[in-house]
Formats: sequence, C-alpha cells, structure tokens
Amino acid sequence: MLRIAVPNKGSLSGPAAEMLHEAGYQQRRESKELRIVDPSNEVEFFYLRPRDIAIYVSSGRLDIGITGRDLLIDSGANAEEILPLGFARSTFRYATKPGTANGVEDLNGMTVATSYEGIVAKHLADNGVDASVVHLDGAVETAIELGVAEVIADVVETGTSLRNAGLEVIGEPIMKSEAVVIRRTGANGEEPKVQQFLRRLQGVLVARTYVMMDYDCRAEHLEEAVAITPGLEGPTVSPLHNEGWVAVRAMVPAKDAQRIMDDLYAIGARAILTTAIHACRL
Ligand SMILES: Nc1ncnc2c1ncn2[C@@H]1O[C@H](COP(=O)(O)OP(=O)(O)OP(=O)(O)O)[C@@H](O)[C@H]1O
Ligand SMILES: O=P(O)(O)OC[C@H]1O[C@H](OP(=O)(O)OP(=O)(O)O)[C@H](O)[C@@H]1O
Ligand SMILES: [Mg+2]
Repeated sequence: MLRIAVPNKGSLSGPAAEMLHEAGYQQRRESKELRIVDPSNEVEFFYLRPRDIAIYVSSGRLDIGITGRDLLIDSGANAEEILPLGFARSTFRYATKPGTANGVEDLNGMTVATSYEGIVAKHLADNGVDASVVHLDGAVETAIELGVAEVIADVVETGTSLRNAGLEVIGEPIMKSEAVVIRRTGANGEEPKVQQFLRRLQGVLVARTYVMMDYDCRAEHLEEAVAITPGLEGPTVSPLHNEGWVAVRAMVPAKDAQRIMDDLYAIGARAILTTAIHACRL
C-alpha cells in the first residue's frame, strides 16, 4: 500500500484534494479525518500539517507527500521534489516600509520577521548579510507596525496583504514556490506504485492544460496545418469522404486555443472544434 501525505489545512489542502480526486483517488469526506484508506487503489492518505510533511517523508515512514516547495526547503528535511503541480503558486520576498532598504544588501544589523527561518537565514548568509531573524507563526506583515522587526520575509501571492500593511517588496524574489510532490532523497524512483501515482497526477495536469482540437483542411494545406498543431507525437490525419480534404486531430495548449483556431481558419481549415480532455495518460 502506497502511503501518501496530504496537506490537512491552509492554501494547499483544497487544491491538493481536488487534484487527487480528479486523479481517481478517494478523498476524506470531512476535515477532521486524519487518515483514510483507498483500498481499490491500494493507497493510504495521511492528512498532515503542510509544514510537517517533508519531515514525515524524510523519515521514510511515508512514501510520498504533497507540500509547498518553500515549505520543503525551509524544513531542511532530507526530501526532494519529484513533480511540480502548478497550484499554490507564490513568491517569497522581503518587504519593508518605504525608504527602509532597497535590497538584501541593506539589511545588515536589522531584524527580519518571518515564518520561514530556514530560507531566510540561508539567504542572508549566502549574501554575507548579518541580520537577526525572529520567528513568527503568521500575520507577519504586522510585525513592522508593532516594532518587532524592520523587515519581513513572507509569501506574496497577490500583494494585497503587503499593500494593506503599507509595505513594499524590496530586491529580487528569494524564491518561487508552488505545490510539489516530494519523496525521501534518493528513494527508489522506479517503484511501480510511485510511478503509477505520478502518471495519474501528470494526466490531471495535461487534462487541465490541453484541449483536443479537430478540424478539416484541404490536403495541400496539411503541412502548414501540422506546423500550427504539431500535437504531442504528431496529429492524427484521416481521409474525408470529400476528396482532397482531410480531418486532423491534435492536442493543443488550452491557453492558445483561440489563436490556433484563428491561424487554422486563415489557412483554410474549417469545422474547427475544441473539446475538453477529462483524463489522460501520456
Ligand atoms: N496566498 C497564500 N498564502 C499563503 N500561502 C500560500 C499562498 N499562496 C500559496 N501559498 C503556499 O501555501 C503554502 C503555505 O501553506 P500553509 O498551510 O503553511 O499556510 P497558509 O496557507 O498560510 O495556512 P495557515 O492559515 O495555516 O497559515 C506555501 O507553500 C505557500 O507558498
Ligand atoms: O499576497 P497575498 O495574496 O496577500 O497573499 C500572501 C499572504 O497570505 C498568507 O497569509 P495567510 O492569510 O495564510 O495568513 P498567515 O500570514 O497567518 O499565514 C501569507 O502569509 C501572506 O500574508
Ligand atoms: Mg499562512
């Protein structure tokens, strides 16, 4: 039975459960459940605090976990990222009151408040900056107003929390994060159950980012059309009853679908249709 750690709370938990559900796994029915078995898929899910997931996975007691890249790195645990999942995207940045500093190089002698001490201490040290770090559990933006620190380092998504606190980011992002699948560093990556789990999640990612496109075009325009819709391994081309015409079918990135339809129309393709992909195994 594959043992998988899933976030039980916070920004990661809803989208992680949704992705697992789309991948065909049973998920818990209510938020107090801390562990469920999905016997038909031979998987056991453990609902844990996102911050603790890398620690459980590095211990080897759980095979795989879903957490944030920033949380993985901050933990310093002996675990590695094996698949980015494209949700819970954020940047991790320093912020101050305007006029305090312009970048990490100006932070000598200052105090930085953060919930991610591991990332911040390393970043300061890598930049040769001598600053103190104070750990806070959350709502870090308020630390400056209340005099606990001159600088904060925190997750920034829309920037609304910073704006509301009258703060502005300084310097380059310390890191970019998103939800990731992790395993113990050096664990056997060929394990068939692990591979099957990853293939299912990759299938969800593809189904979310691609659509299927079908169209008819004149045979003499086929090469141009194939250049516009190369598909993954090459499009499927079938003869039409109408001589001189072919039907083409290829997967295309969903975000480009309208532009691709315009381009196909411009070379004479007609009856251009897109349909959603519900599930996929590449
Ligand atoms: N707007 C956001 N706020 C917080 N974390 C975010 C946001 N967007 C993405 N994330 C990611 O979610 C993870 C943090 O999850 P975690 O559950 O620890 O904090 P949280 O979502 O702020 O919940 P909590 O209310 O418990 O603090 C990190 O990987 C972080 O990068
Ligand atoms: O850039 P934004 O879109 O505003 O998002 C970032 C904010 O969201 C998170 O806070 P959360 O609401 O989870 O509270 P917390 O600080 O207590 O973790 C994070 O810690 C930032 O404060
Ligand atoms: Mg938070």
